[in-house]
Amino acid sequence: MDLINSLIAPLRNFYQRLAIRLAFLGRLLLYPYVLFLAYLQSVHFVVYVQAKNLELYYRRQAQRFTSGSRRSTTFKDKSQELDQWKLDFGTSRPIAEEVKPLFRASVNPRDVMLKAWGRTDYYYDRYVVHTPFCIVVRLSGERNRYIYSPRPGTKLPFVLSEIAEPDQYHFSPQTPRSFNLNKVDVPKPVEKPLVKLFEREAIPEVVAKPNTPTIGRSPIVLDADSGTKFSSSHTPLTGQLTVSKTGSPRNRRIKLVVNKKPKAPFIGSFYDYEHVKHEIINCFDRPEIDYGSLAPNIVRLAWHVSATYDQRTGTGGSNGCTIRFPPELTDPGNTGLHPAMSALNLIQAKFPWISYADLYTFAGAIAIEYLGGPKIDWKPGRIDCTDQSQVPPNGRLPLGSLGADHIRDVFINALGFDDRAAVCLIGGGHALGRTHAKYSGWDGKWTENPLQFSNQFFLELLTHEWDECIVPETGMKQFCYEKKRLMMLNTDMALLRDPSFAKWVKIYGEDEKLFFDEFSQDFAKLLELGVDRDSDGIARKKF
Ligand code: HEM
Repeated sequence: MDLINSLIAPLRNFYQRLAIRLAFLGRLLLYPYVLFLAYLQSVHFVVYVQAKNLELYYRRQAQRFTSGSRRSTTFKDKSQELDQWKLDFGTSRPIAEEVKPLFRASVNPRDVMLKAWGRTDYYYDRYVVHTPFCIVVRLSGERNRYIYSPRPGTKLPFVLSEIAEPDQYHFSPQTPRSFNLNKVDVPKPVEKPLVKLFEREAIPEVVAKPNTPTIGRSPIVLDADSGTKFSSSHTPLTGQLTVSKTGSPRNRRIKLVVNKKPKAPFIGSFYDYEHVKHEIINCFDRPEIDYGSLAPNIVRLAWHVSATYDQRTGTGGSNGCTIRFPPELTDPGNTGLHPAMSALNLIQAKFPWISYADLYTFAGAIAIEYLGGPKIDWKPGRIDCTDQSQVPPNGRLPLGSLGADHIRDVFINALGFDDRAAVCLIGGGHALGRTHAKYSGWDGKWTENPLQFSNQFFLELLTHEWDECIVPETGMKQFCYEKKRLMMLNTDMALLRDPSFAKWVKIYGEDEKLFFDEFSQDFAKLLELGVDRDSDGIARKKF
């Protein structure tokens, strides 16, 4: 045994010495790993960016789109203060380029490394800068000096005292944010009263050549795609020029202080609305929809958006556009409005500066005109509510199966119209489009040409014998004139049965011009229900 041990011992000693000598190799492998772990656990710089920058960015995007300008927006923020740490992340970079890759999933190891090393994560109200510098901070014993904490009141890395409560700037691009004109940061009044803004004559005509946008001081730019003219957000700069009187003429200083552009609520000019109008008209033609046009459905949407008004409580109406929220949308009276809503929602996504309330009512006014009706004097300025707390109770919309008393209850007691206006509005609306068994349970059209606004509804009502009939699919009762395959609701027939209503049915049947004039005023008034305007024309109802 001793012999064996004495033979093995030198060998064992040799291997032990070798192992001790080579141990540094293992450590060499270990060091980068330990460093990497230290980096991963290192503290982050958290810089709260004024979320207003992001908001401004979205607004500028909208403005850029509508004004046709292709200037890139730059992103300036508090990261300038990183300069004191001699770190250069750049302080003025195009934000879109910056943000896009950060939200993309890493697809390869290189991407992963790039993201892990010195990356910047953007959140809606802040961004977090992960830097190798953190290790240095940590190793130099200054750990926990800059601690990431989203809690308000925690000491932040840099002096960002003007942001008292980071949460107050929370901004979520997922939920469409209404442009809330009653916010304190929106000064009033706007430059011009809206009424003035819409006077076409007031805007100077500038002839611009196709594809060469007018630049410089012109208030008009040309959209290269559509050839439409829009107003640019042109505001002359104001400021102060001071020339110091001291020193030799060579060294004299000239100082130009340019006043910042005054903040003004973003509301489209006449030409911006012309652009929206253009898009609305483009969405009307739909071969898959009844009679190939969405326009009647849009007229009905504009009417339903406004018809929830109740003058006794001052609630409901077009301001706020509560129809977007499920409690109102699922009101049985609102079935079948989704084609109009989805088409208009796409337009709203293109022009985020316009409120849904304005868009839906504007589209209704345009549809009437487009279908051959009178011009409707529509005014912008409605604001959207941001949640469903303002949704009026269901059941305010009229029911087609009831009679004259019900019509008066809705049109006179709630909406504030009179007998004449009720007849005028119902007859004008029901000259267009049709009822659908799959939506309301009634079936058929009121007039022979449902894409032509006219006084035809009154003529049909007056000249035919209307028989009661049943819709086979739904068992619903309606009135039919089989020869022309026309229909009437019970409420429509009530206009003939009630003497006070019937008087106006006859007058409008005989005088189409009078009907057009009065419909134009009544429909404009309908779209204004629930809209309390200030002297500058903007609705400032508190939501
Ligand atoms: C007593 C008042 C009213 C009642 C009971 C009533 C009822 C109805 C009903 C049941 C439909 C069919 C919905 C469907 O199945 O798709 C309809 C369609 C329509 N209504 Fe009325 N309505 C009234 C007043 C008005 C007013 C004042 C207007 C506009 C000024 C209007 C415009 C329209 C239009 C344009 C359609 C056709 C929609 C389409 O083709 O998709 N209605 N209405």
